[in-house]
Amino acid sequence: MTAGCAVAARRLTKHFGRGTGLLRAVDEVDLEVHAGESVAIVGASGCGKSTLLRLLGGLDLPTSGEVLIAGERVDRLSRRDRARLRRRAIGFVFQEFHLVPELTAAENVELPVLLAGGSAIGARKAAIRLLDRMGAADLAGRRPAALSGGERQKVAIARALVNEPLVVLADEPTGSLDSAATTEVLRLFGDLRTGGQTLVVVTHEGRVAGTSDRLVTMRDGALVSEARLTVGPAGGTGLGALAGLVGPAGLADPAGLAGRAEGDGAR
Ligand SMILES: Nc1ncnc2c1ncn2[C@@H]1O[C@H](COP(=O)(O)OP(=O)(O)OP(=O)(O)O)[C@@H](O)[C@H]1O
Repeated sequence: MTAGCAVAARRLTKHFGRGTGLLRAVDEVDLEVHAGESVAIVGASGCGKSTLLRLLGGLDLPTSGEVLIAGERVDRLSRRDRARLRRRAIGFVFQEFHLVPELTAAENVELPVLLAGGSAIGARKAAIRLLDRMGAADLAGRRPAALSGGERQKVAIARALVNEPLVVLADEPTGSLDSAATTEVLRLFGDLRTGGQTLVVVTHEGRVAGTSDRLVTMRDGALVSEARLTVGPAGGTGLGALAGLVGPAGLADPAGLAGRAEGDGAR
């Protein structure tokens, strides 16, 4: 693992099923993400993006291969130590949000702070500040059942960011958001990187992919191409205008997109 690397995967593999039903959901993936870097993972539905993200976050164990977070071998940790590492270093935005239904939006966001040993007052302040930044302060007292999909997603993102984790792993974080909320989330993600935090985001949205530092494309469990995106003057890449390029089937034209960036070529 290279110095300054926040997340690394080495020959990372996850199989489901066996025999003739064997599925190589993640197949010998090598990936290094540096501290302060953002990487977008794109690809067709079912190509293994969420499975890869779950492996990187220690939520699932690989069939073989290695995962390192801040130099620590996640795949070798006990379940309890993986949970501890996740609490300390990782913020996860799930596609299905996974909010605690009995808790209000603010309480959901406070949870990681409290689990990490923070004070109730500090947790409340941090939660309200983040919800406020996302234009969602008015949701604070509502339970998930009383929130729309987009509102739940905002709460889930705030919960992932509240502890200022070393690494944020986000699975389709803007899938339920309107354009204004997406802009705010992209701004928050931009702030993360300025603060040296690392972001790995699975997305179908060209606008989200286009504001990352690096774009990797998956196909059938493997990383098949990679492009480093040039950072523009406003901190974006200028590729935001390509929103829509990444459709449900993955990148419509990875070569074209790489052509607008500094393509590293296929591996
Ligand atoms: N727990 C599981 N048991 C069996 N198969 C699984 C499991 N989780 C995922 N898979 C399969 O692994 C493959 C990759 O799934 P994954 O959810 O990682 O894809 P994805 O690229 O994230 O898809 P999408 O873009 O639709 O979210 C799929 O064929 C899926 O059906």
